Amino acid sequence: NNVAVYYGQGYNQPRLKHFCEQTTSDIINIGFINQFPKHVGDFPGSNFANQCNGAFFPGTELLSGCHQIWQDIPSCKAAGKTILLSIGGGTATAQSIPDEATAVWFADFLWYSFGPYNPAISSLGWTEELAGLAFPRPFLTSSVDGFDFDIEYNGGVGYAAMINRLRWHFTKSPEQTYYISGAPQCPIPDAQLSNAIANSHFDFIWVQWYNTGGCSAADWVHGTGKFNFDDWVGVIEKSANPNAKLFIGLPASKDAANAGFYLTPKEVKPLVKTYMNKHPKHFGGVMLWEATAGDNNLIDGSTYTEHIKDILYD
Ligand SMILES: CNC(=O)NC(=N)Nc1ccccc1
Repeated sequence: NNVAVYYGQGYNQPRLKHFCEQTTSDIINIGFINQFPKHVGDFPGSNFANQCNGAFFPGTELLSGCHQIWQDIPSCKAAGKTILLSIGGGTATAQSIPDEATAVWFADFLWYSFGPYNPAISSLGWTEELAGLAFPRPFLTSSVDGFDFDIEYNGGVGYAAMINRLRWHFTKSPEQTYYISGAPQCPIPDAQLSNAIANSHFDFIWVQWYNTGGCSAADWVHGTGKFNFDDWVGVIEKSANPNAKLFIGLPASKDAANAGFYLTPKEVKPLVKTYMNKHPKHFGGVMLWEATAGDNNLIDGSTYTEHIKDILYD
């Protein structure tokens, strides 16, 4: 069982390698690509809070000075971590995929800019003269192991096409396994990602079992509503990848989510044990929002993230 954490939006967050030096997290979602291309040829935009130097590729909102992330990804991979780039996030309120051509363009952009570095296609020193001729490399020679879809607004059309295009790129790169993941809200069907989950292959689905009352992990603990892990297993079994792993998404500290959704490790343990044992085939582990909040949430001398890891391994 794995611990997946989001990284990139933490308050005063340390650099990525701080988390890669810890054994606690196995999958790290770097967020976010929070501006989407408006048409073919248009660049997406990114935000990684304090991690980059504020420079953008000329004429774009895509950060070009994320040297710590570039430097840290190789050591994260050497430590056995899976590094995914997360698309969307809570601030992407105005983002959408206008049509299939843009979905394919967006997938190609992400693959050539953040996937395996190919100097024939992408330029480390990208400038505007290269627009339309080469892709930029925001993390320079470093690459990610796949893409996470944290689509919280304007979902539906386009995401299945984007993910299927990424999957096509994955098949052309057998040198390693690449992954697709998603972070739907707990109500079924998820307003933004249900179409993509039904029509394109996800490896991991970490449901945000927080911030939405009625189906949350806190509902299970408090005996309210209906925590719907069982129903999400049903969604996955009917999806394009019936073998996708299902993670329980949780806030990593009190102020990492809306009021009332944070659970202490003592409250989490019976929930995780129940569903780990009830669905051994589908249970993938726990996702935490987010890495720095968990790191700063010290309980009996251990971080929240360590407590969650211990619960999975006890
Ligand atoms: C996977 N994405 C998230 O978990 N986003 C998220 N937690 N956004 C947020 C919403 C309300 C308060 C704090 C964070």
